[in-house]
Amino acid sequence: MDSPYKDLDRPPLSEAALRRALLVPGGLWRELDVLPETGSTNADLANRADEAEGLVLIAESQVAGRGRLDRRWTAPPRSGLAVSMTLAPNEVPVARWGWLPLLAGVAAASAVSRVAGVEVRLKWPNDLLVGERKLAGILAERAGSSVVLGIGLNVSLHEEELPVPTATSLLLAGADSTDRDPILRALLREVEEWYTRWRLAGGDARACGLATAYTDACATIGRRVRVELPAKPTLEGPATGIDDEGRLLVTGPEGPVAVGAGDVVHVRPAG
Ligand SMILES: Nc1ncnc2c1ncn2[C@@H]1O[C@H](COP(=O)(O)OP(=O)(O)OP(=O)(O)O)[C@@H](O)[C@H]1O
Ligand SMILES: O=C(O)CCCC[C@@H]1SC[C@@H]2NC(=O)N[C@@H]21
Repeated sequence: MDSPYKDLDRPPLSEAALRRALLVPGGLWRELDVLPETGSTNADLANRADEAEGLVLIAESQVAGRGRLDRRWTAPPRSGLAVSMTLAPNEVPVARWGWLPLLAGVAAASAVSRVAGVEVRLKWPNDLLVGERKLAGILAERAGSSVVLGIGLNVSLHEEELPVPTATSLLLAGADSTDRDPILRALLREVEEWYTRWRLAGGDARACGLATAYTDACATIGRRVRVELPAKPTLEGPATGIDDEGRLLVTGPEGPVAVGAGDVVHVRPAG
């Protein structure tokens, strides 16, 4: 093996076992593939957005993984989870689809806490944090009549492998286990559960309990934040909650402002 990390023999995901566990009759997920390498699982599924929902694509390695606003997402092969899925909640008003990345955050936080024993906080709109460091990121992209929901989670990265010093991994956070199969199973089950509840409620996050679950896990709400917006003055003030469309409510000098995930360049704690 040519890997510079010879002591880090990372086992592959078990595609067959994941399929057996997750592709169940009547369930949301209907196809699941694990690729040894691809550019970006979100980009791959965007090309299949007109198929029925419930596709899951996982990559052991991404060479052009992307984050919000075309930022890069990088991680050594098999060191984490890079998973995308297609969802098409057609009877939910599109304005409410802004809750989908937040739903994924709640699902991922719950899976990580249950399976790996690591407590995480959510940073609106798309990060899972351990302390102030980023454990995972979520990217929701519209494609045709679907949303491609992508999650990147750092599992067994060592300090010297972190792509940025502000990142962390389950290993570094002292996880009970860094076995990726059970984490992925729990994650996809939690997404399915929350998605089904939210959808049955017509996308009303308050009615289905999603808004409460999100608020409970969110480190942004209740803090003073500085929100950088493209081509607009930076907004600073207390973040007071999330609106019906999944936007962050920030009380600025001129009153409350709702900011959408697609609009913000950075959200930082303000002094
Ligand atoms: N595996 C990884 N783990 C953690 N962070 C990563 C990883 N790969 C890339 N990144 C970083 O994540 C960032 C993308 O996430 P995002 O768009 O949320 O930006 P951010 O810098 O976290 O936002 P903010 O400035 O609001 O905190 C990129 O800037 C990139 O440097
Ligand atoms: O933090 C972010 O800005 C979001 C990062 C999202 C990364 C995941 S990895 C699986 C999926 N495929 C991608 O190219 N991006 C997402």
